[in-house]
Amino acid sequence: MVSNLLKGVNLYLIGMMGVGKTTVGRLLAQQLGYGFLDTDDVIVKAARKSINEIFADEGEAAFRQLESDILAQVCAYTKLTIATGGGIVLKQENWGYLRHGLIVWLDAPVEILLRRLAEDETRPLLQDSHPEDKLRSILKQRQSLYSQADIHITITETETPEQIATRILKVIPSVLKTQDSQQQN
Ligand SMILES: Nc1ncnc2c1ncn2[C@@H]1O[C@H](COP(=O)(O)OP(=O)(O)OP(=O)(O)O)[C@@H](O)[C@H]1O
Ligand SMILES: O=C(O)C1=C[C@@H](O)[C@@H](O)[C@H](O)C1
Ligand SMILES: [Mg+2]
Repeated sequence: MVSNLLKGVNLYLIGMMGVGKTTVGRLLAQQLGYGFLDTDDVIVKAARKSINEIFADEGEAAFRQLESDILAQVCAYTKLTIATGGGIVLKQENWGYLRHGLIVWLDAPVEILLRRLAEDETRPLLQDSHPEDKLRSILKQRQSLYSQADIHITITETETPEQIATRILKVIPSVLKTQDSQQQN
């Protein structure tokens, strides 16, 4: 069983907004018998404001600080699947926290992200007159950061969240094996 191999190591899901980190993360947690946390949700609950309101009232930098504070606290716990906000990769200090666990990059073409987020007004960075251009420029800026993940999963249009979760669980053993052998060298 994958959960035996993981020995409580946390799973962190990273990737662009709309790719499915929250949706797939919840399923992974269920399948592993792990707890589930979403850094965006934790921030919204703690601040008692929506992400749009935090960005508008306090600015993106304040939001990013809250995100780092949460990540710092979360990595003290084990047996968690953590869906992160799309911009978690931007701060160098966050990588120190993410590296406590196994990092999974959920990747999808911009066309899929756009379709999923078309009606959604909860992502402040996408409240733009050219959301497609905005998504492309954000992805360009972050691609090399996301690619530092331990596992890279590129999803297709028709794949269900359950199928994506199953695919991630299948790859985990091979990644753990590589990490073990690196530690022995
Ligand atoms: N495999 C999938 N197939 C179809 N729709 C999906 C899939 N995964 C997620 N969705 C839908 O896409 C939207 C975005 O998903 P989700 O909120 O999980 O993304 P996210 O990566 O957590 O985004 P954010 O970074 O903004 O928090 C939701 O409406 C969700 O229901
Ligand atoms: O990609 C991003 O920068 C963001 C993604 C969301 O998860 C939220 O964290 C917020 O809307 C910012
Ligand atoms: Mg999310």
